[in-house]
Amino acid sequence: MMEQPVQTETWKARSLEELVRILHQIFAEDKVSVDEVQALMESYESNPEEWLQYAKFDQYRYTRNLVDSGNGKFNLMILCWGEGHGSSIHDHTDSHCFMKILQGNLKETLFEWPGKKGNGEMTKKSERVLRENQCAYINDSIGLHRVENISHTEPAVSLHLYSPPFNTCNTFDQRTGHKHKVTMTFYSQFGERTVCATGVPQENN
Ligand SMILES: N[C@@H](CS(=O)O)C(=O)O
Ligand SMILES: [Fe+2]
Repeated sequence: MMEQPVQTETWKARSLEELVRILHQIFAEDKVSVDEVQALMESYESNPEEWLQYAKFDQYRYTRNLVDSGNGKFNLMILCWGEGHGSSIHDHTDSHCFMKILQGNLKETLFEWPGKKGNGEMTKKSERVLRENQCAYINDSIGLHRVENISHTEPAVSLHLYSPPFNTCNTFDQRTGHKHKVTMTFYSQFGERTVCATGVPQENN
């Protein structure tokens, strides 16, 4: 993937299905432009009818629901955030991460990587609120983040694309900077609830 645009085609995805189709086309090329993927994801106007089948909530924590495995090049998933649900501070395992809001608002707080020893409070870089249809981007060179649905009354739904796909990441303790490797799981795949053998998901403790 390239951080600079190769050729900036301006796509417009008129449905979730079309978005997936164009993503497959883009990722079939050797070089993929971050800007192009971000603009494409932003161009999709969220229509709940198209993604409701993937939006499975849990009472206690945010859920990760696989929508498409991108021919091995990317994972596209829908994350469902109940009121007050949030992730721990984490990295993205050297992958590119696109995050588009489908419903509600999510607060993203960016942190600096802790020093080697990880001793002491982590440094907050910035925070912002992402709103419906916005698409954010992060990778490990930008930093670490925590994502939260701070609303007490509205659930939130987001669409995430990770390339290349990964299933472990590091979470970080905000007070000490200590890191902890966790395995990430899917609550559902292609609309079907996953039978989870490993017990409690670790991604958002
Ligand atoms: N990267 C997180 C979601 S988020 O907080 O950006 C995950 O894939 O579970
Ligand atoms: Fe993340």
